[in-house]
Amino acid sequence: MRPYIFVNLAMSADGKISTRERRQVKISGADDFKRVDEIKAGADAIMVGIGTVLGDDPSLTVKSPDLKAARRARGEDEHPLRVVVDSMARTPLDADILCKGEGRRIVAVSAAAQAGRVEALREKAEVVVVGEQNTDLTLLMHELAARGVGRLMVEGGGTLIWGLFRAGLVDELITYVGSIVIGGAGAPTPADGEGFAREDEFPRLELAGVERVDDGVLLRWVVKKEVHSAL
Ligand SMILES: NC(=O)C1=CN([C@@H]2O[C@H](COP(=O)(O)OP(=O)(O)OC[C@H]3O[C@@H](n4cnc5c(N)ncnc54)[C@H](O)[C@@H]3O)[C@@H](O)[C@H]2O)C=CC1
Ligand SMILES: Nc1nc(O)c(N)c(N[C@@H]2O[C@H](COP(=O)(O)O)[C@@H](O)[C@H]2O)n1
Repeated sequence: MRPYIFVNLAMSADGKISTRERRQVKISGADDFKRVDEIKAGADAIMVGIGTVLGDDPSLTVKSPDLKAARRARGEDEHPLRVVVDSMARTPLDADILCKGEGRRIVAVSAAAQAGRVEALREKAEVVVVGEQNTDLTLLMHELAARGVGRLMVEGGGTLIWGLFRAGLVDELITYVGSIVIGGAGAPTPADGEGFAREDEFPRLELAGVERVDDGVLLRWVVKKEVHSAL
């Protein structure tokens, strides 16, 4: 058992999600940020990697008062369960994701994380130990399902998204392509990590939606489940 996992990200017209210094960039326009808030409010949990926490310090809270009220009316916390994938327990104790807004948090660490750091994090969040050196994403998904997470939204960054694709854990990819060029061979992209080497490893996608939003394009892809052989 695992949640339905959808990735939502914004990239520049040249396929970058932040600058070469991993500095956060506003790629989405007002309408797209509104859309993101809506799908966040409809999720049971929202997840980022530790690189995003250290780089952007996101709160991952629902922003619209109406959407927060609707969640409360459904008997839910104002904000979805917030999850950080953080093998070595590096999440700062004053990170916005731990401190801003009510609701539950999970920090997913590995057995290699320092015990002192794990204990300190337990004051602020539930800590789940999955994996030896790296957080085991498949085990983590089972833990989330066991806690009632049916729909999981993943915001990034590129290393975590790559890890999820490699583990066959992405059901849907929603990409907003904005009208800027960031450039930089080393700037993060939607799926970084080591990358797939062979064509038969590539996840295959079915285009499920194309829409103009702000001055960009919103693309919705559904990940095909069948295994493909090399062309
Ligand atoms: N434009 C957009 O929509 C978004 C952009 N970003 C950007 O992405 C950048 C951060 O991305 P990254 O540095 O790649 O960090 P990341 O947020 O993808 O976190 C990666 C880290 O997760 C940890 N991890 C633990 N287990 C893992 C596993 N099994 N698989 C993969 N990762 C695992 C590792 O410590 C790894 O370094 C920032 O510059 C941020 O601004 C982040 C989110 C959305
Ligand atoms: N959808 C989207 N569009 C952009 O232009 C972005 N820069 C991002 N970044 C993601 O949003 C997070 C910020 O969340 P909070 O506002 O702090 O709740 C950031 O960390 C990225 O994950 N996303």
